[in-house]
Amino acid sequence: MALDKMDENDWKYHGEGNKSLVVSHVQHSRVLRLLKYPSEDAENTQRTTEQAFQHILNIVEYNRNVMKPLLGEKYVHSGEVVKLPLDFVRQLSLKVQQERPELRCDKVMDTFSGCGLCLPNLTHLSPCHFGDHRPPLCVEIKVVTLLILICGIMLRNPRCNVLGGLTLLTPPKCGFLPFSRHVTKECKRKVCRFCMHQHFKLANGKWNRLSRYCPLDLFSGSKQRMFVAIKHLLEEPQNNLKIFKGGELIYSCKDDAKQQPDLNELVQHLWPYFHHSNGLYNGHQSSKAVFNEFIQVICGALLGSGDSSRSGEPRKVQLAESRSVCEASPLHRELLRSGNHGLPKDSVLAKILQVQMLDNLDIEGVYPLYKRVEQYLEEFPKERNRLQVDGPYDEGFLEKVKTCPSEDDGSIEYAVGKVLQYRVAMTAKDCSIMITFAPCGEDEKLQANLEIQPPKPRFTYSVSILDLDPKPYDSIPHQYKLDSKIVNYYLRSTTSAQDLPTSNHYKDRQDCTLLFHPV
Ligand SMILES: O=P(O)(O)O[C@@H]1[C@@H](OP(=O)(O)O)[C@H](OP(=O)(O)O)[C@H](O)[C@H](OP(=O)(O)O)[C@H]1OP(=O)(O)O
Ligand SMILES: Nc1ncnc2c1ncn2[C@@H]1O[C@H](COP(=O)(O)OP(=O)(O)OP(=O)(O)O)[C@@H](O)[C@H]1O
Repeated sequence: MALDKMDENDWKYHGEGNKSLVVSHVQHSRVLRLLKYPSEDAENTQRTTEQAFQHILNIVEYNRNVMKPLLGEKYVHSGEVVKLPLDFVRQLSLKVQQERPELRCDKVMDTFSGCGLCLPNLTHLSPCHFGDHRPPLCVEIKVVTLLILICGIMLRNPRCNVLGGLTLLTPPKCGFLPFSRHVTKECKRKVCRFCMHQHFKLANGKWNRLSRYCPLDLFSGSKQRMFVAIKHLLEEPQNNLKIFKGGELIYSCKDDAKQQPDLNELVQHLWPYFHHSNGLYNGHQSSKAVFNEFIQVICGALLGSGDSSRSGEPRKVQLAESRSVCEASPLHRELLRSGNHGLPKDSVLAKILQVQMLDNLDIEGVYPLYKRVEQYLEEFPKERNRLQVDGPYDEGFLEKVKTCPSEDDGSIEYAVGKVLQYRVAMTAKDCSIMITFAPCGEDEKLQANLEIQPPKPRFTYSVSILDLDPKPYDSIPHQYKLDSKIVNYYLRSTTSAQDLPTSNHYKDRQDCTLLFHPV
């Protein structure tokens, strides 16, 4: 890919979030991630090339020096900063504009700096994973985001020499209840932030329906709870679930959020991968069987060790029951209490949860420490760089995160350490998991059978974590206010905190007791 000969026709719109827009190359398995700015600021905040370059470099360094060591080499792709011709970026911006969802058009793509981030296209599988002709599936879950690529599906676009797949992208969101003594509202110890936030988002018109997904179910390690969590993501994906097939988005929240995405359409896409599960595809029972197996493959990838070639580390990471059960989860209380199995230590969910738990004071405990840092910096502004409150993201930053004293000794070092830990945890609470998978070919199945005793894998997969950008130091006051708004709104909107759990209990209880087969 020659950066001096960039042609916008070689790239197509792939997706976007709040901060960046992503385009994928039509031939090579690469994406470009470009920054976005609020359209009203576009004229004024035209950053200098140097600022934009530094911003992207910060993202790369934070991924490489902080998130990779914490989350694991195999899950994190730090990418590289690239300088792009301005003409190319302008043409590209015009080209992708019509594909952008309306709800994201409050921001414009950066066409001024000519800087971007080049990454592997994680909705593709490397050719060595391919066993047959079907393109890979990829699932992205926002963490909470999780991206699952089902391998074994090979996409051969006439213009394209890359392999596609099924990809699932999901952001998982925060997987535990706060345990800090600084928490002032009792409901925060019972109901998770995601579930409380749903009510606030509904009131603000961000979404039209409540999601029944609860991240604590996803992080429970119980296959039954995880199964139901993923089922709820499929029912109401919001911005938490995307599915790709051969690198193309096939399932996500509709641009018109009032419309629900079509599960029947999804099952038609999935059926070629799972049709053996119940003979011919002919209606409700078969589609249920297809979804069951699809979800089981996702659970397998989430609990595995990151790629299908190794089985998961048997040691478990387990939370106390009081931190792992959300009273607003629609699951029945008995299932919630008995379904806290812990996560295999090497699994992507365990890695993310451990980093999320660096936030052990909660925003209510961190905010006063942020103010201590602010006061100190007012007196000693030159200390900002030494304390690394907003970078540089080098080994020294990671050291400060890892070696922060456990007790408050009144020092500035303690305050900074806790603020940095909180920021790193915030990244892990807002990242996405991408799982890309494809069916194994016959040879691979045979080999797998010889090497590993049952269960024999039917899919080969790869798991990655994306959107691991540093969260700005100065967003802490915003987080503090938002937390209080979410909690106060939740308390007001539910007649009493006690009513919620019983009123929401999961109704289709038999759906939680589906049989699980090894995948
Ligand atoms: O604040 P939250 O919990 O609403 O999370 C924001 C996300 O909203 P969500 O709750 O997932 O709908 C939000 O996602 P959307 O833009 O709503 O898809 C962003 O991920 C935002 O991160 P950033 O400011 O772009 O770095 C996220 O902000 P951070 O709080 O992680 O900075
Ligand atoms: N390396 C990649 N390979 C394939 N797809 C990707 C890759 N990176 C990002 N994407 C896609 O682009 C979308 C937007 O990217 P990303 O989540 O990084 O944007 P963002 O603006 O930083 O998100 P947020 O809203 O959390 O701030 C993702 O949801 C994912 O579908």
